[in-house]
Amino acid sequence: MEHRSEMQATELLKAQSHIWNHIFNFINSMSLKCAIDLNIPEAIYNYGQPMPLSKLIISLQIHPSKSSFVHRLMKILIHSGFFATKNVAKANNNELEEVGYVLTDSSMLLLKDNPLSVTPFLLAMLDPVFTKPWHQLSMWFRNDDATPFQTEHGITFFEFFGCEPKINNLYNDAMASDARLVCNLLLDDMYKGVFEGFESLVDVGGGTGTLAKAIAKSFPRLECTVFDLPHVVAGLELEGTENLKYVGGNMFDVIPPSHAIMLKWILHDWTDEDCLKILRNCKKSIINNGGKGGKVIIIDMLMKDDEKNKGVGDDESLQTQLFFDMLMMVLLTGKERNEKEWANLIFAAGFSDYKITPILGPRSLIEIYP
Ligand SMILES: C[S@@+](CC[C@H](N)C(=O)[O-])C[C@H]1O[C@@H](n2cnc3c(N)ncnc32)[C@H](O)[C@@H]1O
Ligand SMILES: O=c1cc(-c2ccc(O)cc2)oc2c(O)c(O)ccc12
Repeated sequence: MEHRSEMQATELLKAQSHIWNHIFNFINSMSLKCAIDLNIPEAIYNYGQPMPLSKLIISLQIHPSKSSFVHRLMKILIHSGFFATKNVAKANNNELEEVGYVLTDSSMLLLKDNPLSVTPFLLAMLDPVFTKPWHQLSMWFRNDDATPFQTEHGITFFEFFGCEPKINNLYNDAMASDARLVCNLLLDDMYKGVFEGFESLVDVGGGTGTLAKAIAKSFPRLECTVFDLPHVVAGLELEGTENLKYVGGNMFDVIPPSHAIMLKWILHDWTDEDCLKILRNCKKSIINNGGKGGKVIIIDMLMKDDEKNKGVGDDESLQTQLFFDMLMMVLLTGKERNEKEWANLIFAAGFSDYKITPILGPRSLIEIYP
């Protein structure tokens, strides 16, 4: 092992800075949470033009003794890409300019009224219910609990939601916002073909039905079913329409028969053994589409291959995938899979072929055929 004598001063300082950066990574999340709690994105959005610091302080109702600290918070949030500054002409004197804050694409996606808002996820993930299991990670490596979440809370992730309606609603709202974003891209003319030629579709683990509702609206002749745990769909029956219904049940028992089956953000929650049970149940439930054969439509991450990952530590999308892989390990029993792992699962479950279309950022559309 190399010690100080062999390490160049520059390498030593670089290593120290690298460690500091990782120790303090949580400051990025917590500063962002503070901005959300204070409603900074809304204040800047509602101002309608670059917002000077003085106006931001008034709008946020900051205590006078804390006014001078707001720009420190804004400095780190500008550095992490959530806000930017722009010069603005002063109202009374066009000659002079002052600086005002503006939103970026990322903070637009944090506005609470944006139907695609990621804020519910941020609030859920930084709630102690979700952060405490991370403190159990090393303990979990040495015990026989299924997940650090269980080490902390004593029950599984989905059982927890059944007992905690408030967290259940926060989580379902967060999932619905992601489903809205995915609908936006998937129901574009370019990809609509994915749903064409079928009489029925069941969205397994479809949550409160955001995706199925949008598909049912775009394809009025397609019979759509949202299938999820009974406590998730309880009371939603009334939201059904002529071609949309809600069914409560357990995908490990039986899945309602259908020509097409949707699995969005389901399989990454589960072990290979559980995924095989789900996929085999899908295969049993697929109605032979008048000889044309049905299909399962999976929306999930496709991990970049380990070999290709070498030396690309600064690739943000790879880091996002690695974060999700850890999230699945800490909260659930699942993982993110590369193409080889997907292919192994698909063929082991008895499907004959698959097609991957990488259209959703770090996630892909994976169509699999019986
Ligand atoms: C990660 S969420 C995905 C929700 C939705 N598909 C989406 O992407 O917005 C997983 C969903 O699976 C549901 N789920 C978990 N266990 C299930 C089971 N045994 N049977 C049916 N649904 C289940 C959860 O209630 C939750 O709605
Ligand atoms: O518990 C989660 C959280 C997420 C999540 C968090 C933050 C985001 O910006 C997006 C998503 O996603 C999950 C998920 O996909 C899943 O299958 C189970 C749990 C969670």
